[in-house]
Amino acid sequence: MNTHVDSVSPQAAWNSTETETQALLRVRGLTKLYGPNQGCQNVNFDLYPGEVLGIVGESGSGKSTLLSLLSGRILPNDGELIYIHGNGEPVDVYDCSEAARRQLLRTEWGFVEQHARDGLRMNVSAGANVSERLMAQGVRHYGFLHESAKEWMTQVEIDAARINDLPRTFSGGMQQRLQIARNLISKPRLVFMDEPTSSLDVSVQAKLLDLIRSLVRQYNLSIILVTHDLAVARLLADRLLVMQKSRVVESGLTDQILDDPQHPYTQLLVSSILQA
Ligand SMILES: Nc1ncnc2c1ncn2[C@@H]1O[C@H](COP(=O)(O)OP(=O)(O)OP(=O)(O)O)[C@@H](O)[C@H]1O
Repeated sequence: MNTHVDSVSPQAAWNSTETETQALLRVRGLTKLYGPNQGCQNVNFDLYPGEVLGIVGESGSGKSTLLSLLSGRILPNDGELIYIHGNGEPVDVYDCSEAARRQLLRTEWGFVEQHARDGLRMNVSAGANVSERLMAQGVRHYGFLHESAKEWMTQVEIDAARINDLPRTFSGGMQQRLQIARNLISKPRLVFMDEPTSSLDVSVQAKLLDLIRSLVRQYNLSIILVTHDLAVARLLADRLLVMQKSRVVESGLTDQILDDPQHPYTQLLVSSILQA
């Protein structure tokens, strides 16, 4: 049976178990409210290495607010977010400096925006876009930056000969792939994705979803993905959080939730897709 969440107290949930110590991210009692039931409240979960977690729910349910909280872009009213750094040390994301959070987003984490224009620098070349995170990490060797950018463009199936072209000369699907290359070049362990395929045609979406799936496997990436599209969730996510009116009303394995939804809201969500 799926898990109905929301009732785990931060302290109880925090008590360490063997599996919890292996989590990459620990989220306890996370709350940010803009008004009654607007935002997200009392969200609890652990994310494990190589796991893809989908956040689904109707418009306004709080998905983007939760993603912004998890990526440290906004601060909560309450709750705790612990990230286990690549060096093995736990980082209390809301207790560290803004500079430290920005550093996490540039190195250990990635963020793929819904609209490529928000995640790319449109006035610099594709190659400069892709290699920027390496430069931010102090890599200065031009030949290495150039070769790495070409390798990553190839990896996301963009012709490396277009390394000097501006992103705005690329199609929507290519821009999203470029955004993915720009994020993955620094080998992040955790990537946030906000509706990464929703701005694309269906056929282009399918190709991008395939690419994301293969990159997740190849690099053992952990992903937190916001999507309103249950088909995308089914394809990419191992587990789901279903949000309604700022709360997680159901969570569990994707197939279980989509094939046997327990909460009335999830049942409605799933049946509306089947009827569409
Ligand atoms: N910066 C803000 N200031 C005030 N209210 C906000 C802010 N951000 C979000 N909200 C409110 O919080 C609620 C949740 O918004 P959020 O964008 O997180 O939902 P969502 O599930 O991502 O919706 P969508 O699928 O339409 O993007 C909404 O009622 C929204 O108006």
